[in-house]
Amino acid sequence: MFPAEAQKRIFDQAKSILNSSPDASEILVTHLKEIIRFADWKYYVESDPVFADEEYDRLFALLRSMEAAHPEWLMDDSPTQRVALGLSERLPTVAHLVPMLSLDNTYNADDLRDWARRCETAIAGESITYCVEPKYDGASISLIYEADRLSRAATRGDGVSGEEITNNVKQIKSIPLSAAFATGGVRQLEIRGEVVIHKETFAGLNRQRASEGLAPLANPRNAASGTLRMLDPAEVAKRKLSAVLYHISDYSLLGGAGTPASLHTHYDSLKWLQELGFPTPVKEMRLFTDIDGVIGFCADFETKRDELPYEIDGLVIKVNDFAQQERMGMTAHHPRWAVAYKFKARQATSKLRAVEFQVGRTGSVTPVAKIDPVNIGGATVSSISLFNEDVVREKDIHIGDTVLVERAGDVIPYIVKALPDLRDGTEQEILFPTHCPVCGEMLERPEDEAVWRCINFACKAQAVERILHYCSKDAMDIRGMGESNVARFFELELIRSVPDLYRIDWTQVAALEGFKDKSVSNLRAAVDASREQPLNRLIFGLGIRHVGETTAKNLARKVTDLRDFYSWTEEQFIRIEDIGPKVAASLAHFFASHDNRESIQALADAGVNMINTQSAVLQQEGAFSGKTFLFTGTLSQMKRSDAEAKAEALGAQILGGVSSKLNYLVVGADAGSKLEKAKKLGTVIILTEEEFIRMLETSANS
Ligand SMILES: NC(=O)c1ccc[n+]([C@@H]2O[C@H](COP(=O)([O-])OP(=O)(O)OC[C@H]3O[C@@H](n4cnc5c(N)ncnc54)[C@H](O)[C@@H]3O)[C@@H](O)[C@H]2O)c1
Ligand SMILES: [Zn+2]
Repeated sequence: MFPAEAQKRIFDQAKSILNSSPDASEILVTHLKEIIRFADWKYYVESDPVFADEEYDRLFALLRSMEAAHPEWLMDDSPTQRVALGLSERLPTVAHLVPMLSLDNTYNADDLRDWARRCETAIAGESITYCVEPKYDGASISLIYEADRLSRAATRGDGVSGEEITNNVKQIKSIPLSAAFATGGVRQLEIRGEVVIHKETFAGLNRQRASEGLAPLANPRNAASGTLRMLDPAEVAKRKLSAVLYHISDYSLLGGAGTPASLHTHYDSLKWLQELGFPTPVKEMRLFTDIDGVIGFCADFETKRDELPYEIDGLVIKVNDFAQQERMGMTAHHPRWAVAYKFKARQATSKLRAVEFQVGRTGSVTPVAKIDPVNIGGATVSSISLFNEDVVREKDIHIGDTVLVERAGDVIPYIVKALPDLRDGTEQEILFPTHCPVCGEMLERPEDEAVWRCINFACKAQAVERILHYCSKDAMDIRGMGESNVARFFELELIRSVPDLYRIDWTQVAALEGFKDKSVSNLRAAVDASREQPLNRLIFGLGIRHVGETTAKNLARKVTDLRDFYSWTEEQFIRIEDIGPKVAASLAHFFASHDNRESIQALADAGVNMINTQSAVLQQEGAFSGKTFLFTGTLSQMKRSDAEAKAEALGAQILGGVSSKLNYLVVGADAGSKLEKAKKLGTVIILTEEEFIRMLETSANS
């Protein structure tokens, strides 16, 4: 219907209108009508929107305001004069009993007050009760029940006629195929509602599509409307649709029956439907007699939006009384007795300008999309992670593409899809670097992984990220060691590695611009305090691949001293709860590395706690059972023989010399060759006297 060149031209025109404030003119009206027809076609017929809703709404509002100011430009073929362009040729068309309209939109408290004022004027003298319910973000349907049976289901279509989808709707388990309307005196009725796909189902659907190499669906709404219009009901059944019914639009009574009490107000009519077995919004609905109550409820509900299992894009406020609704009537586009309060937009389109590659703590190289800044839901988005090469390939994203960006609640923004129809041929493939963009090392991609990695441990990008991770709140919690300070200290070579944190030359820091005495002493105190952090935080802070906070806690419980892990095998690690082969391999690899052992020893030398102070191990009767000790040098707080006795009392065996059998070497002042030999061996845990005393104390306390 719209050839590729036309699509691109119309889209660019729309963007330029959105980015300027054009003067009213008849030619602009013509352009807007074409843009909206095109958008409607992509949205309703193709289920593949090219604009963000907020953009569409702005274009639509602009057209409406121009037609209002210049009635001579208003033609009856204008999209403002009907609901939508929603009919495909594949399905039979049926006429609705009552037109199925859209809703007028409001975006803030003022809009809502204006609408309430119009309601009050329309039914002057009477008080109004407002009913508020969720605005389900799905596809609208009309259901007709005759003699208690579902006889016909249709899409909204163009509002006057819809597509007949009875067999598809019968696949939706929550819609009753029959209901006892006759007991209420009703012979025939038409119910309106929304078909939705729950968020989890939707996510599953897109995972499935990705595995089949298909493009992801943009959102649950388009997925729902596309599914309803599939030609094979068996396929529909697989998509697990849900429904909510929110309006009785028409009914006729059995001979002799009077209008039942439940059909005087919107709220009561839905309660009746609920009792008859229909899914309705009754549980979420609230009644208000003043618009301020409505406004407060709307603001509150928006914050809870993400707690629902399905998507809503706002709330709908309806005049509760059916007689009042009747008196207010409707326009060609929407009823006057209802209005939508739309939540802040979560999607926007933008242009992908470039892709940068960022190197993380573990050397993983992440593509990051740089887009023209767009405002989504109150925040400006200009940088978006593309995760990895596979995601880029799956979504077929190119530099220069127009992309649909989503930012929902606390979720980090992501690119839903590219819009390939809008390409003009200048787009370029995203090329993945073969070498680390920071240190130049050749990148590697392990077979079973989706990411490329720089395996150069000395890579600057990784070093900075490792230090940041070590200092982070959930690790060693060194306040003040954030991104800017760490990057700055790194540049100045004040810190090049994690152990350097404990060797910072503070006089040099104090001389730096922007550092006051107070900030230096705070920072220094934070670094000093981190020495006492419990072992699980240290383990997490080391940034071992695949080791998160929980795994770190499980690990910390298993040893007396961090360095006990030097002798552990993969098999031993696997025996710990929640640790699988992948994590075990990573752990064994980490602790076997000479570089890592050196770093750990440097931390221990700097006085960082290596001891498990909450140990189940230490709580056993002989906390040192099975462990071998050797003391060397001069101890300052106890005699060597006392120290040996204390260790033995806890089950330790004292060895005569340094060998591979030795677990702990406790080092006093002026230690000599034993210390050298132990260091060379690399398997011996070297303890200071203080550390040894701490070990004794924790085992005595338990
Ligand atoms: N992105 C695009 O290119 C594009 C194109 C066309 C339309 N749109 C979007 O669609 C909107 C217009 O579509 P629309 O006509 O479906 O209007 P709408 O989505 O703004 O609101 C009307 C619809 O809300 C639904 N609804 C959900 N819960 C309801 C409830 N409790 N009570 C009553 N109705 C309820 C009904 O299906 C009703 O038809 C636009 O405002 C725009 O956001 C976007
Ligand atoms: Zn690198």
